Amino acid sequence: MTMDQKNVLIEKICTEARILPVITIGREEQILPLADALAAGGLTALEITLRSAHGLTAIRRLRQERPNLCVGAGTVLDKRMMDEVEAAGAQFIVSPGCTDELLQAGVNCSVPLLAGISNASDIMRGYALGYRRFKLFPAEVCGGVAAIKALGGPFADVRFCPTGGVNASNAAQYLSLPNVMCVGGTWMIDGAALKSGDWAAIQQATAEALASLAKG
Ligand SMILES: O=C(O)C(=O)C[C@H](O)[C@H](O)COP(=O)(O)O
Repeated sequence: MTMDQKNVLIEKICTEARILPVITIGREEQILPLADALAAGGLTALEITLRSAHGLTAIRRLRQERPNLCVGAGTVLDKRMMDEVEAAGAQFIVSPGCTDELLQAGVNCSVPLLAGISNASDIMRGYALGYRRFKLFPAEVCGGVAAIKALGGPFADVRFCPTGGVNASNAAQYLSLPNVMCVGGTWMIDGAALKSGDWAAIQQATAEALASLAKG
């Protein structure tokens, strides 16, 4: 896949999803019910982080057992992790930041890398390699909506997935920007509901998150 094709594909995944939930699996038995609750709430793509030891297992199992979901990998920090998630079947890869090693590995990878950036210089290093879609992280700390508006000046053909500090009160504002393709975050996955396995609550919070965007 060329970089142009990868830019188109990650754009499609993100615009269809509108919200990219960032998921860290604490126990293997959470994998399927959590994914099912998010999907029932209306989400189409999931970012499974490698923050826990269950990340790779979750990617493998969801690819096999939930083929209708688009399964991505998150917290991919280097080429070794990229190789692992690619082998596990990840359909896209997300990183919190970028290194030259990771950006180059993303060019050679068979699936798109949504590379994390936090400033214009990061964008320029990715841009030179053909990247046009990025995750802004941590979005609220990096200047939030104002930063994305400002970056739209020099980088008119770049679009973003802001993540980090996005929640019910600011998601619609981000999504109203023309250079935002989706927002990422964890706010619809309440920690207590996750711990107690209250999947209905997570489904409802997800549906509400999407409905509030429709209104905004
Ligand atoms: O693990 C990674 O690779 C990350 O980039 C971090 C996540 O994107 C944020 O933890 C989501 O942030 P919140 O929605 O504010 O909880």
